[in-house]
Amino acid sequence: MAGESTRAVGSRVWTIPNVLSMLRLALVPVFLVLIVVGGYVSALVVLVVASLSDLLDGYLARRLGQVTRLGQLLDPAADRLYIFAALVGLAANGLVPWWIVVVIVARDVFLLVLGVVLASHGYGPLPVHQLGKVATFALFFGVPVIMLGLAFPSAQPVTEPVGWAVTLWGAFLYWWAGVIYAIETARVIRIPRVADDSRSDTLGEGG
Ligand SMILES: O=P(O)(O)OC[C@H](O)CO
Repeated sequence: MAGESTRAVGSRVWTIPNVLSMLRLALVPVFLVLIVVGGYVSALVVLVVASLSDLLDGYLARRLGQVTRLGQLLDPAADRLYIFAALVGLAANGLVPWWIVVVIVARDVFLLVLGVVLASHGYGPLPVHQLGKVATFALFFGVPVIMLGLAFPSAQPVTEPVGWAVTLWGAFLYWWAGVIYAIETARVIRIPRVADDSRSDTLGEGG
């Protein structure tokens, strides 16, 4: 729903799309528990339902003119939480290494810090970069493909290499987008180039 930032955005809370987003968020703990207990087929069903509700609430928000600020926050938050939950659940079962969970969560903590820096200078969040969208999409595709192999072991020869390749590529792009956000944050708040300025001052005085 990032592209909606240019549309008229409302401040209502209890709209149909927002209720759908809240229900999607409420399903995150169910999704996590299902993974932890090894119910990968059921977890994938929850994920498919959540993804369909994501498409539906985006459509309804546009169709009913119910694009809201809350919706713009809830949607990406839900996407992130499903990715975190899948990775945490799989790591808890020893099926993915914990470092990949740390890499993904650390990137979002990094973005949170950038958000605080921007807010402290009076700026709102940066617009979503295309690379961030591609990275989230890759993670949202790669991690469920790994789960697909766990749900249907006969598919593993295909799902394991494909799922891992896409997940690792997604994690790389996720951080690459993070670096772009950091550069953009520095540009926005116009960090003074202290080293260069003081150097030219010193040279000036010396000459
Ligand atoms: O969608 P992401 O993960 O690239 O994050 C976007 C940032 O929150 C933009 O402010």
